[in-house]
Amino acid sequence: MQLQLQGLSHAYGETTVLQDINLQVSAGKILCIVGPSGCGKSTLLRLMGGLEKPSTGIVTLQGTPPQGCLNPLTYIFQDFALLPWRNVADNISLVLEDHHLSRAEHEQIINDVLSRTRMSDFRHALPRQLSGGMKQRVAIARALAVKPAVLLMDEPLSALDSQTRELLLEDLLQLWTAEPFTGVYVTHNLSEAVRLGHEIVVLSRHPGRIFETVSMSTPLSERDFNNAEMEQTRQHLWQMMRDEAAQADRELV
Ligand SMILES: Nc1ncnc2c1ncn2[C@@H]1O[C@H](COP(=O)(O)OP(=O)(O)OP(=O)(O)O)[C@@H](O)[C@H]1O
Repeated sequence: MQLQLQGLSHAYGETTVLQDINLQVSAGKILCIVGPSGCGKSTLLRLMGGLEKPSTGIVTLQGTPPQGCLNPLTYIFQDFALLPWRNVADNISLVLEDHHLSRAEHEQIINDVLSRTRMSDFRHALPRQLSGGMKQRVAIARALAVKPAVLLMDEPLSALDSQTRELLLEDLLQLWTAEPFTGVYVTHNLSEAVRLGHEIVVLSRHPGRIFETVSMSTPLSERDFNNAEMEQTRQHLWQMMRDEAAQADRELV
């Protein structure tokens, strides 16, 4: 399915946070959103997911949901959002409970997503027994369990150390390559954006507007450290963002 945003603006009280956002998230592609702190990236993702209603403009989801889709729009958050008293399998189970699945269907989905995220050996572990990277794998497994039409990811790796982040990035690339999904990925990290994005939207700030949308042609499976397009795009993105990032850095919270 694809997500279309037309003439989207959003204000909190008197403050306009996003203005005149028009964009399309194409089916089976990942769109990354980058921009300086406070430019409205998370707000834009919440508007896409229907967690907030835009002040003006519309968000539409077009096309046919994937077979077995239980929830068209699903989030992965930075803080994992796992229930500490439920084990890994039961945390995933949570999103299946209202869907009247048979016991066998339920088990099949849990086994499938645990295997795809390499968490099968930890199905009975509690979140406190898991590393940050493993917790985020559970959150990814839980998101995949509902076969979403669009996966909305809000800085999902930013709470992790750099090695774990790299491993999880590889996992996301592998998951997409095995079964392409439509995704929106918000990040501060330009290296992550050029690894994962088919398109990268750069937002400016006060209010957040689309500064530029950059398309990348290298297939995700070929995005390795020596890729020239990745490095050129990362530098181009940084040139666009550096003045606004510097200004954001000088402002009082
Ligand atoms: N519920 C809210 N009520 C009022 N203001 C808000 C609310 N949520 C966000 N804002 C403000 O809207 C602006 C955009 O916030 P948002 O979190 O979307 O930006 P961001 O680009 O995701 O920031 P960061 O990169 O720091 O995570 C900020 O100035 C923020 O303080």
